[in-house]
Order: sequence, then structure tokens, then C-alpha cells
Amino acid sequence: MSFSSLVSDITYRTSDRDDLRSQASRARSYASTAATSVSICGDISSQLHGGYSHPLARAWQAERQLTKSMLIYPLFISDQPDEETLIPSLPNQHRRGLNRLVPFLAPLVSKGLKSVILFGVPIAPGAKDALGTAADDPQGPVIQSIRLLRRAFPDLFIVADVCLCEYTSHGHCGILRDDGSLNNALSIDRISDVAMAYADAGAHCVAPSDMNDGRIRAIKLKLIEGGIAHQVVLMSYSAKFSGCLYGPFRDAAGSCPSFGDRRCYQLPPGGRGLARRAIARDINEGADIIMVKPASQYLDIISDAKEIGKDLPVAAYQVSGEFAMIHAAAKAGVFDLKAMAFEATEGILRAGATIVVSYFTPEFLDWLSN
Ligand SMILES: NCc1[nH]cc(CCC(=O)O)c1CC(=O)O
Ligand SMILES: [Zn+2]
Ligand SMILES: [Zn+2]
Repeated sequence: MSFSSLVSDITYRTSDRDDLRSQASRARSYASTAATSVSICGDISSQLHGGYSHPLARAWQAERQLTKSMLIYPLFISDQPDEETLIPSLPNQHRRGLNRLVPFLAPLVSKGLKSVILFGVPIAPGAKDALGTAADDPQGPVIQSIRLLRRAFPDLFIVADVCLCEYTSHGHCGILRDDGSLNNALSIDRISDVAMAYADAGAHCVAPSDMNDGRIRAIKLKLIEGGIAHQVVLMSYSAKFSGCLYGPFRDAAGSCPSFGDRRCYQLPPGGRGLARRAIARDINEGADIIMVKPASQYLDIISDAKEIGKDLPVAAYQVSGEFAMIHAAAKAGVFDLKAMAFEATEGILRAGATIVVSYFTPEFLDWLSN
């Protein structure tokens, strides 16, 4: 608003012009004594602007700032070695076969990519069965890509997502009973075998996203038994909520359940207390890192995770639906993509996360100088 329109606005709202004139003269005399009256009335705490007047002083307001080492980039790895398919609902993201991985990642690694999380996508007909056998197939996409990436990029930190839904014929995150519900005991036994196979192949970190009860303990025990617990990070998707933000991921991974939904194992969106219990439970069972997912819609849960797990790093997964939503809104002219990517991520860090799984990682490597 210009000064003249401000004045006319005041004039419009103030019917008595004399009254306006006397207000103005009172304001002038206030201004001339303001410098002394501030110290007299002790109202110094009202002066905030000076503290963030400079760009660096603004940066200092954040408890933590986004750095490249906080980012983990999700990769969808197809069992078709030469595949490179754009995923329509997940802007700029591809499903890639083994032969496409190194050429794609090399420039990102040289820009400072520190970590990836791997999701296997079996495409071959008949690759899926009731037990998710393909998950830990030694010739399958996850185990093969772990070996390949360890060799090609010795400094890249490899996280393997551990779940069965990409590999089961029914698309659920475990082994089912006849009535279609999860058989928890069989599921955690199977999930822990898969985690062990990934760790054995060289994954630095295994991240179970299945939400079966007791899987953290089962995996930790198996890693101990296998003699590799000391060199594997166990990152638990502890507070993983059900909802509508995983759609593009399920398109990418082909992991949509063939019947029902995941509401009997992923958390209900209103379940803050349940999330706190799941976080505390997973810490007790031996998790090294706690993850909250999705991120922006669950900032209170990230902050709870930081409080409950004050001695553990907290990760947040900015999921496919959050990413697609930001892209769609930017495309519609609602805001600038880069500005929103930063604002959303800063919110996630402010809530307490120091690790962010993000599809924006390649862009951030360009946008961040550190
Ligand atoms: N257990 C599978 C899994 N692991 C990560 C995601 C979601 C990631 C995303 O949406 O970006 C999902 C989807 C789901 O639970 O249906
Ligand atoms: Zn799953
Ligand atoms: Zn998963």
C-alpha cells in the first residue's frame, strides 16, 4: 500500500479532520520523545527486527540448517536391467534398472550426494508371490544394486528399505493369514531375514517400513546372531501413518494392495499417542534412528520423536504425495518450487529432524552450497 493511499484510507475512516490533525501532532511529539521513553518504560524486549536485519542473522535464527549430509534420496530399482521409466505421478522420478544406476548417480555423487534409500521393483511376470520371495533374491534388484553401488561409490551411504509389499502378490507388508490379516510372527521372521540379507550384501543401514509389531527386536537379534550388528544402522519407520500421501510411490513401486488397505498396521492419522508409544517401543527394541512419515503433515510427531528419542537421530520422510503436491501447486502458479521446497524442509528440521528422505535431493544438491 502506498503512503498516499494509506493517508486517504485514514482520511476516509476518520470523519473529523481536526481530530486527525491533533492525532498527527501527538504522533510527532511521541516520536521526538520515543528514544528516551523506551529506556524509561523498559520496553526493549519489543524490539525484534534488529536481530534478523541481516541475511546471516536470519540464518542464525534456525537451530539447524539444511546440509547435503542430511539428505537421503529414494531410488526405485527395477528388475529389468535397462529400464528407465518416468513415473507420471512422481515428477522427474524414474524407475531404473541396474545398468542405469551408475551413470545416473555419478554426477549426483560428485555434487555431494551422501546417501540413497533403495526400493526394489520386480516387474517380471510371476516375480511376486505370497511370501515376497523376490525381496531377498540374491539376483534381485536390491541385493544386486547394493553390491554395485558399494563398488562404484565407496563413500555413498546405502540404506535398504525393508518391506514385503513390493514383492508380495497381494501387495501387503507381510505374510497373511487365511482371513487376510497379517500373521505377525511369520512376518517379522521373514522381514528380519530380508533385512539380514541386505545387510549381508553390504547395506550400511536397513530401514523396515512394514509396521509389523516386534520387527525391530527381530531384526536386531538376527543382526547380532549374524555377527554384523556392530556395523549396521537400524532405522525404524516407527511412526508411519496410513493415509492418502503414498499414491505416487505405489505407482512407482507397483505396491498397491490388491484388496483392503494398510489401516490395521500403519498408524491412524489422529493417533499421536499411538505414535509416541510406537517410537518408545522401537527405541527399546534397539532402533538406532527413528523415522516419522509422512513429514509435513506430522510435524508434531517429529517433535515428539525428538523429545522421546532425545539421544537418537530423528529422520523424516517427505513422501511421494507431499512431493507431488508441491510440484502441482508450483505448476499452478501458487508458489515458486524452490522456495516451497526449502520452506517445507526447514519446517521439518525445525520440528526436530536432522535426516530428511526427499525426492528433492538432486535439486537441493544444486541449491545448497555446503
Ligand atoms: N512399505 C512400503 C513403503 N515404503 C515407503 C513408502 C512410501 C514412500 C512414499 O510415498 O514416498 C511405502 C508405501 C506404503 O507404505 O504404501
Ligand atoms: Zn510395505
Ligand atoms: Zn517399504
